[in-house]
Amino acid sequence: MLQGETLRLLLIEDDEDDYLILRELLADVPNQHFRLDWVAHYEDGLARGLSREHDVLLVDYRLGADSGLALIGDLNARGVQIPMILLTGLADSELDARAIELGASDYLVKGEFSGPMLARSIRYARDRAQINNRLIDSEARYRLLFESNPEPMWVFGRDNIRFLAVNDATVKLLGYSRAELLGMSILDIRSEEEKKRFVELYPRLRDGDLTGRMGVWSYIRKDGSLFHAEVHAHPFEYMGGPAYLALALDVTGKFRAEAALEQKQQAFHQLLEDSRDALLVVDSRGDVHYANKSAERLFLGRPDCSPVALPHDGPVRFESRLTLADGDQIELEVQRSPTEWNGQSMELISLRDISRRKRQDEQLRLLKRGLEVSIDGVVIVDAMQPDMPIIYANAAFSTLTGYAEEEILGRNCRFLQGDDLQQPALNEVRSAIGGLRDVQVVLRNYRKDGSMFWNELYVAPVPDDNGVVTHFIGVQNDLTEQKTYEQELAHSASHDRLTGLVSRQILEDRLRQSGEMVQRYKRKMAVLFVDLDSFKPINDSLGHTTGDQVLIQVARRLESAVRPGDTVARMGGDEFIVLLPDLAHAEDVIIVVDRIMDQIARPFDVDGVPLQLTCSIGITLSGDKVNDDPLQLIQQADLAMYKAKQHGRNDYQWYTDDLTQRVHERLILRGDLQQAIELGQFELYYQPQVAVHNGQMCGFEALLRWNHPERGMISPSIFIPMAEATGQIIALSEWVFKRACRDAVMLCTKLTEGAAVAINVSPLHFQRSSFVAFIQRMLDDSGLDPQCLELEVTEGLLLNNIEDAIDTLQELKDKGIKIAIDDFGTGFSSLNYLKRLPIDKVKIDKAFIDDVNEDGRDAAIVQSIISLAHNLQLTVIAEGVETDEQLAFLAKHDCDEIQGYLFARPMPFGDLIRWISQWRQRPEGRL
Ligand SMILES: Nc1nc2c(ncn2[C@@H]2O[C@H](COP(=O)(O)O[C@H]3[C@@H](O)[C@H](n4cnc5c(=O)[nH]c(N)nc54)O[C@@H]3COP(=O)(O)O)[C@@H](O)[C@H]2O)c(=O)[nH]1
Repeated sequence: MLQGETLRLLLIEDDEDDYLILRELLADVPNQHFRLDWVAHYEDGLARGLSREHDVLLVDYRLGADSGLALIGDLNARGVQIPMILLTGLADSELDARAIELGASDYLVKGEFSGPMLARSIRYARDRAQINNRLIDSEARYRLLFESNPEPMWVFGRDNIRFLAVNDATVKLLGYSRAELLGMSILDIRSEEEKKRFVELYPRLRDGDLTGRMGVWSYIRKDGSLFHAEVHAHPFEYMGGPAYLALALDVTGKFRAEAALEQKQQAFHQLLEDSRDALLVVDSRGDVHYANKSAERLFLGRPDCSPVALPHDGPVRFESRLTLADGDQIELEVQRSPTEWNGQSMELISLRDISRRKRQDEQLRLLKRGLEVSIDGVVIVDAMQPDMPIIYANAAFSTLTGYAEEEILGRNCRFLQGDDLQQPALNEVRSAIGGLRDVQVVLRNYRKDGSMFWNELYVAPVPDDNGVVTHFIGVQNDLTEQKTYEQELAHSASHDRLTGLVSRQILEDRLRQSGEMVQRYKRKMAVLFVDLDSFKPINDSLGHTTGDQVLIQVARRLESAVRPGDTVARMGGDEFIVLLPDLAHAEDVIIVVDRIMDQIARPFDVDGVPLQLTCSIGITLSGDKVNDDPLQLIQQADLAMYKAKQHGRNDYQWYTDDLTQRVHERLILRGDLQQAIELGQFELYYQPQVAVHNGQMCGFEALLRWNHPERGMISPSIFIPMAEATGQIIALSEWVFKRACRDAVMLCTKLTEGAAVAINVSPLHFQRSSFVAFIQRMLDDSGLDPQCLELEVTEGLLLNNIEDAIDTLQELKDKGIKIAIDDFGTGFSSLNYLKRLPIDKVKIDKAFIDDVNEDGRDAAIVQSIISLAHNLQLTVIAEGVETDEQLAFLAKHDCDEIQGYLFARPMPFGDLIRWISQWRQRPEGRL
């Protein structure tokens, strides 16, 4: 009781005396103040008690009919916690106990207590009530704090670690009911690992050693899920026994966040460590606070070589060059970025070694340049994208195709083939691309302007480091020129260059094929040998260009005269073959022959010059028999053609078997000729030439003779053309010159002055560049005076290459050698050239002499030749003079010299010597 405090007392007593006594007793208590109110009845006591206006209630045991004990019980039951002291008349321990049980604070026996005793009991009751009330208040508050705490709290026995109390938050968190939890141990909500952890901690727990924060623990809910809580535990006494109060703060989210953060940090650290870039954390003074493995490697042996050496300001990204400890220089890409490191602002410097990339860039630059200037078209397609679009095309590709780069990129290469997609080479390309292989093909491609070109294409896959083909590269080449050239080559191999007609080789193939068809289908096949009459004079007189034009026109006319399945070929010169492979009847061939002769007979017009031609045709038929050798058919037709020529030209003749015989003979003869050269079966005959004005021998012509061991003497008109065609003429010609020069040395000096040996010159021999040297050697070897040598050349020989021929003749003439034009008048003698030719003599062909007395035209020609030659200061000789009439005509028209059977036939050298001596004995001046 506080100093000066007045306690308010209510006495519930039905006896007023007792009231007065009590009042007196209290009044006498020193230093203490009481205000005593009094009510006599139960109800009043109850009402005043419920009003709670008093500090202590003094309740008499007997309240009339009512009991003070009942009133105490009633007030207690109604929650009145005012201390109540029971006053009774008699000491009764049972009553005492009963009063305490019903809530009385004390029990006093009237008459046995003094004022101070009463005051002490009142004060004690009041204090105890206050303490109780405070305790009750406190307990209630703590219970409320425990029960309604939003954080999970539980109480567990220190010795048995079983749950003793759990709050709602714990029930909610763990998912177990309160009753379930109160039957469980705190180990039951832990994982095995956490149980072990707890067991390790337990000795300290059991000793009551632990208090405060226990760290973060993991718990398992009833549904098996895990949560993490930061646990605080405090030992205390609960229900009379040692216990711990645990408070669990759910940190699952935080724990996860922290774990994630830690994971992140670890990952980040790993990233830094594993980075191929060198990473450094540097403070503002340049001190390195962190260097990852790459940085350590980079600066190995040079710990001082920190980024101090690198600029700290300026651009955040730049390239730099660094010299390493071993002296090597590397190219670096440096990037600076601000960072926080251990709470300090620093800089993260990343150094990337770009030396390789730089080298690759350089390489790439060179390669790119190489591609740009390549003359081959190059495209690169992306194999990873649908339809493999072109992602690169060089300038050559644009030039090749005519497409600009922007028209190419993004397209599949097939646009180059247009509609021409059925090319076998395309399948090869597709198959190679599918099989990721190289391929080289030649394709028909089309430029932007639609023109076709032959594209030699090389395609190669481009794999990446893992071997995955990411691209294909195509290199293209325009082969058009080459192809055209090849086609031209193939065409020229199989076709005549001049006329475009098929070649002899193709003709032979067709002959063979047709031969088989003829036999199988019982048809007839004809081969025509067409030879132009008098073409040589056209060629010789109007030149080769005109001759070529004529041949081209003839070719077209022949083609127009036959059917599409027939073949026209050129054999060379003015000779053509017509193959009619499918004739129903042998007579049908005549229809074609007539058509051909009509076509050739039509006037030709070559550059405004009208020309008239005819042709001779030899015909051979193949019917039942198959000719193994197609050449045989050609030879048969050839023979028949000669027969047509002999029949006066402009004619056709059928081949007959006797012609075959002649072909056969010619072939044998060719072989014999070779042997004759080797065996020396030749002989040289000489025919004298006589001057008309005095009858003296003025020269002699060397004429070759072949004395065949079986066939006797063979005419040079047979074997000379053959030898000319085979080249055997060179050996023969050389032999003739050698022999004739040797004989002439012996004879010339014995003849009149100016007499010479006339030797026929082979065109083939004359065209040799060594011809002049050869003649010189003959003169040197024989010692023959050049004045005693006369060369007889034909007009054909001269016109082959007139300028060279003139030069050669001039060289010969400069040596003193005489030149005579043989067979003069048979060719288209060009007067223009005649005046330029360094010649001495013209020899009128026998053909004009034969009928010179009968045919006025021949006579006119002979007279004209003599007159022309004389005007050009040339000597004229007539050959083939056989009659006195011919001699008389020639003499009358001033022909200078005569050669012919009239005087002498060609004869061996010995006979000539004898003939000369006889000739000299004739009467003076007589011919
Ligand atoms: N390149 C060479 N050609 C030569 C050589 N030897 C001869 N030939 C040429 O062969 C052709 C034929 O010559 P051949 O049979 O000897 O005939 C010559 C004379 O025999 C013949 N002739 C002369 N007079 C008469 C005659 O009165 N009647 C007649 N029926 N024939 C006669 O004429 C030929 C002369 O020819 P040519 O050279 O034109 O003066 C012939 O073309 C020879 O050229 C040789 O060694 N090399």
